[in-house]
Amino acid sequence: MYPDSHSSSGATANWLLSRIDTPPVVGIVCGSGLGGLADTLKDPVAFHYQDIPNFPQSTVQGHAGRLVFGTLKGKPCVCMQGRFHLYEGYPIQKITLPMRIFKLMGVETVILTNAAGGLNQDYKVGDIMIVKDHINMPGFAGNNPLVGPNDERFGTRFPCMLDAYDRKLQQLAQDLGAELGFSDFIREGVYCVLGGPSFETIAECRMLHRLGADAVGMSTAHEAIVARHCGMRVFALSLITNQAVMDYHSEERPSHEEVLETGRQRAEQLERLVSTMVGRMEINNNINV
Ligand SMILES: O=P(O)(O)O[C@@H]1C[C@H](O)[C@@H](CO)O1
Ligand code: HPA
Repeated sequence: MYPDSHSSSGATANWLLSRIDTPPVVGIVCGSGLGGLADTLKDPVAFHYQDIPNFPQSTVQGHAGRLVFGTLKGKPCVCMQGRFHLYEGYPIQKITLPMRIFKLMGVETVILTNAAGGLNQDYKVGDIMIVKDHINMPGFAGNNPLVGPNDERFGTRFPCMLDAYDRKLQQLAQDLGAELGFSDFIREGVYCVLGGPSFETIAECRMLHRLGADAVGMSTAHEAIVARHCGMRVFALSLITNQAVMDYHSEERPSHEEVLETGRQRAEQLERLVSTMVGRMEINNNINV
């Protein structure tokens, strides 16, 4: 029932490593409409997901389905231009397999980006939220990517998630956001993942808000759990692409088109923030601050 993740991710990591010159130390995942980040890599070497052994395929508009290697501010990086979601029908272990492939290729730090609906009433469309914590709703029902036999080669059976999102990297993002003049639209908050693909009802948005979530989406937390399980450092950003609707009189309707359009409008700043951060990270898990 559970495929041997170590052998499939190991085979894929080796396949990729034999085709690139420098192993990556930073792994980046591009959220919906944020794939332009991958185009900022220098000296890119790209693989289509369909050509990579054991890799799932991207099925969502705004997720190109390419794995791009290259350098960002001189650091060797790998960038997923397109991620996988529960609602695409993949088992949760398959969705997160790329995290283990990252680990086996030598990645130390993972940067996850996503598009999300804003639950916090102070948030505006276009805000960039530094993820300080998550609420893993599918996990409450037993849909956690670590369900199944634990492979000790990756990590412990019961990993701690109290420091899922690296606090030093959160501070670095705040500092660099201020340096870049982005303070007006940089926020910090809690991301809640749901299974999707339907957007939330008004009652659901109200409930999530009361539970302490600032933004709601359909990804990221699963990847963060698997990345932390195998000891990688995690940093995540949510682009608030739409307001979660909490009022029965509201005429607003979320749509994937709106999500992609907000991505287009804010992509340049988000890319600058990520590339500046990568430039300021040490590859041995220290930060130049
Ligand atoms: O991959 P992310 O989490 O950025 O994608 C979000 C959630 C859905 O896949 C989609 C909804 O518009 O965007
Ligand atoms: O409002 C949303 N809900 C869930 N996922 C999302 N991804 C972008 N916007 C949203």
